[in-house]
Amino acid sequence: MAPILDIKNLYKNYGSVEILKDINVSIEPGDFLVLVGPSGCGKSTLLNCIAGLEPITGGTLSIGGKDMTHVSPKDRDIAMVFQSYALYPTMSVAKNITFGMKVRGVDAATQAAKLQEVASQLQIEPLLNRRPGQLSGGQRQRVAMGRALVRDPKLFLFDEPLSNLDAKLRVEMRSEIKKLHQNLGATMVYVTHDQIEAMTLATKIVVLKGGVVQQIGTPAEIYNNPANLFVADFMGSPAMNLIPAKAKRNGSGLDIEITRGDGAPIVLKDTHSGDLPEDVILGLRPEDIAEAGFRAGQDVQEAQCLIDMVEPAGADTYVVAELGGKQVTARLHAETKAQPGAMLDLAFDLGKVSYFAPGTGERLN
Ligand SMILES: Nc1ncnc2c1ncn2[C@@H]1O[C@H](COP(=O)(O)OP(=O)(O)OP(=O)(O)O)[C@@H](O)[C@H]1O
Repeated sequence: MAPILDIKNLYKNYGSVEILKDINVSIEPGDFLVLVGPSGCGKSTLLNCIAGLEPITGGTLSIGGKDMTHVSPKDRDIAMVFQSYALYPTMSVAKNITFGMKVRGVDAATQAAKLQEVASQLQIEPLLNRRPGQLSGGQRQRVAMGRALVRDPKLFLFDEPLSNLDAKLRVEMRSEIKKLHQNLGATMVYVTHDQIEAMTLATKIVVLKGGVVQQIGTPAEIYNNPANLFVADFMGSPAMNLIPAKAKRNGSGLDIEITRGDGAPIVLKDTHSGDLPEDVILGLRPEDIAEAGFRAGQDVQEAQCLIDMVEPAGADTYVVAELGGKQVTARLHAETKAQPGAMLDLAFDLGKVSYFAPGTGERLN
């Protein structure tokens, strides 16, 4: 299948400043691509380049198999939903949604039918005669989406569409967007700085930092096999534990030595990893460290740790222990008897381990 969006060697400069560097991304019909990264990493700029709102400095960009590198936004067969909603304040909701169709000369009956279909999909039928000023933030967001949906474009582009909503509404609208994507089978590109939004919505994630792609993959690939320390730290909450350790060959396996908070060494046996340099950063997610006895498997290794902090969080309890000079978080069951200041046997699942090079931050396994 031809990619719907194909970006090759894209560069974007503002004056002499390189904002995007050698971006290569392609997506298939029905994909939900999320561009995620910290503030200023260039994700909105990349979306604007896809939309044609910003010219690109180098490389090519095609949509639906056609080269769009120098094509104006209105001819790219895209629809964009902005963070600011960009609704016309003096027009009713219905007019806001149908305006684009009217400009394109779509006949009145088709306009009415499309309006009806989209209003029902988004459950905004009772609001059609109101003006944007008479709507809540979430309702305005729906109208902005309605305006994009009636276009039936090759590509939907979303620029942080939920960032003006309160936390509860964000979660609700997030699942609505997911449902919409599933029902429509549409292809979407979505910008967010919120890694949870990225994980929940995406079929494919691009993690950006400083205008450079750090990793492209499915949410599971990015979560389970982060390509470097930046991705490991940025994706996931609480973040992956990143523990300085020494890896030493011991027969067919590796001894992974970590210094405990009280200075005593603990040694975890890794039976499956290949050769590693001696100095490594060991990455384990909080859910891959359990209370001893609550995690089984051939790669599970237990070690006694001094617990510094216990944080009940309803369904789980997080405990924090100092390992390798870092505050390491483990996600335990809610009934744990862990006490701050007391020792506790923790079970480390080395089947889930990531190793990174301390210097470059690149993944080693
Ligand atoms: N018109 C412009 N002229 C010069 N520099 C710009 C311009 N627009 C954006 N930039 C710079 O480009 C970089 C990327 O900006 P961009 O808005 O794409 O980041 P972002 O990842 O979307 O961040 P945020 O999440 O804060 O919106 C920033 O350093 C920004 O200052």
